[in-house]
Amino acid sequence: MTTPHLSLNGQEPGQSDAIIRVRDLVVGFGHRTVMKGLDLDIRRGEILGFVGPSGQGKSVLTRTILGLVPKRSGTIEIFGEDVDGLTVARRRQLEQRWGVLFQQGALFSGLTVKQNIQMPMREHLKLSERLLDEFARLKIEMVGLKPDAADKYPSELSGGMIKRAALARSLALDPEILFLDEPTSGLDPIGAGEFDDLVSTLKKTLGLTVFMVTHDLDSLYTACDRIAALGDGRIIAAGTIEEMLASDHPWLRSYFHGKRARALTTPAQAVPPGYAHA
Ligand SMILES: Nc1ncnc2c1ncn2[C@@H]1O[C@H](COP(=O)(O)OP(=O)(O)OP(=O)(O)O)[C@@H](O)[C@H]1O
Repeated sequence: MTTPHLSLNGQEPGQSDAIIRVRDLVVGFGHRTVMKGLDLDIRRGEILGFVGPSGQGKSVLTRTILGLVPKRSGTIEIFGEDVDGLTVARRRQLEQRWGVLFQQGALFSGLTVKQNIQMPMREHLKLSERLLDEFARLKIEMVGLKPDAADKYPSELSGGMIKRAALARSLALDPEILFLDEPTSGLDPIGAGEFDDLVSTLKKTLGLTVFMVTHDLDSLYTACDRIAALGDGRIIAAGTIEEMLASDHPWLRSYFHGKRARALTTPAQAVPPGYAHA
């Protein structure tokens, strides 16, 4: 029997291919400290699922990495560069290397799908209208939308189509990292499963690194290579689903072995504590 080792930032000795490295991060609002010295590594080419109780700061961490929320202390390195020392121009270059899918999809309601996808391209690249149309068509195809979705407005789309359109927009600049904030929330289980499959396929075909905030156990089982769990401002554990299942941390036990989790796990997926799949 092997007892899986759960590291606090998922970084094993000798593994250093972290595309994002967060160290001793402190973030707060007024008197409330949300991140209390958090360490986390996101490794190149993985889908890292980020879980934790509501209101613990999963979105805050994402927004802090993206530079949308200021940190009080600690370091954030992206592609090996400390984001604190970046010039405005360098920061802009960095921002082109990631795509973000916020929780509500956040498409501009007054723009068609095509125009939404072209927004980041118009902002960062100088392309002819013909190329803009061609690239938007490619992204629409990439996320599994029909070509006629291009000229539709968000109000004419189903929830699943909105997620796909927003995903297409987050892929507009051919990013290396994708940040997804609860991408399957609001989708029915079949739609959510299809979206997870799409993200896994895109990760493989485009070589993406994906950071996915999620409450969706199905996504953790089927799409994520590793999982990091947040609790009380720190990472309480990071590892594979098998390692999470084997943990005896109270929150992880109730999350991964609770009623909802039991309904989900098939005998092939359920792993008794203390065992890891070979
Ligand atoms: N701009 C802000 N100003 C003040 N407090 C904030 C701000 N943004 C987030 N918070 C607080 O930080 C805490 C963490 O919020 P966050 O949205 O990151 O939680 P979460 O873990 O993503 O929750 P959920 O799973 O419900 O989406 C919450 O208490 C929230 O109210």
